[in-house]
Amino acid sequence: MAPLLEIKDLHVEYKTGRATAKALNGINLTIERGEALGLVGETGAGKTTIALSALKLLPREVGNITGGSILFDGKSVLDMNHKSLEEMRGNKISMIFQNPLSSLNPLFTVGEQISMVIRKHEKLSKKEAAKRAQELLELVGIAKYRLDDFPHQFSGGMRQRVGIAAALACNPELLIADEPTTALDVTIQAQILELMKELQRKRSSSLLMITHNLGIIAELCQKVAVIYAGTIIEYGTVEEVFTNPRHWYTKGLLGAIPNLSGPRNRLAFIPGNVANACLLPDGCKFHPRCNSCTDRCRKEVPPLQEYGSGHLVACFEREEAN
Ligand SMILES: Nc1ncnc2c1ncn2[C@@H]1O[C@H](COP(=O)(O)OP(=O)(O)OP(=O)(O)O)[C@@H](O)[C@H]1O
Repeated sequence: MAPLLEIKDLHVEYKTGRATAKALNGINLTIERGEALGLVGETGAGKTTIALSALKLLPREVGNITGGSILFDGKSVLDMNHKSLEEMRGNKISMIFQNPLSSLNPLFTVGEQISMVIRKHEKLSKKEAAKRAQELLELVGIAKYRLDDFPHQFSGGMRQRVGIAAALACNPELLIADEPTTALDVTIQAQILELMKELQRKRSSSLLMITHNLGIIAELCQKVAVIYAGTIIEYGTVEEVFTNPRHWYTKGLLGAIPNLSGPRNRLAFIPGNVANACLLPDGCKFHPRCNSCTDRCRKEVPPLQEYGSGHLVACFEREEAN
């Protein structure tokens, strides 16, 4: 059976004024049915651009797919007409955003909003949809009497729960969560993550979890893809990549997590600045920040290659070590 989402050699550019940001530079990514994939990388690495491309929702005129393909359930997203795209968005793929206020309409009660999503994709009466909305709110831990409240009457964590209920309204096959807990307090973050974990267990839908936070990926995902300057530089099972990172960037990300047990050593950090998508270097995009960079790294782009048990790494040093 074809993977649920298959992205091949995807290139995306944003054109603003005279500058062109090369946001994605040959992304290859696969999500299998029922699989949770974490996508991690620094700010500006291209995580949101991957999600928007999969939904064909890049900002018009500014964002352009300049190469590659995206297959959802074996069908080319880039060739879909308006009707098929509408059917895919919401019915098959749902997205949870960082700030739920931006996706909730302040003029409608949360019950009305969730019912509207349900009725857009399923032929149900208003009463039946309201009942389903009530069930969904209960599923995410919100009492049914709050169905008639407006978004501003909820706290940040509760709004994110409403956002999750709306995203689940049509039983999506793929849920994309873009930094869903970044705007929340840590205690609320933990509750939302626990909720997402439970939902994944119960519903067995696929998940693309976009985050800066490696802890979230360790909690929720089976696979992880590390992205740097619009390229996947390491990919594999969470267990393998986290215990045996092979790319210097992944090692840097993992080394930057404070360890509360043992002696308090200085945190490792990745030298230099995040790559500028308008001024990307030749060769390996990470080479200006890499302590092991060679002449070859400055000239050639290392391909993503497998080093056993589905662990992929894009680094010449790995290639030479094997
Ligand atoms: N609408 C836009 N116009 C111009 N450039 C953009 C636009 N959206 C994104 N970019 C650029 O594309 C690159 C990738 O951005 P993207 O938002 O996908 O990164 P990200 O990894 O999701 O970052 P963050 O973690 O900060 O959300 C960045 O260099 C960003 O500045």
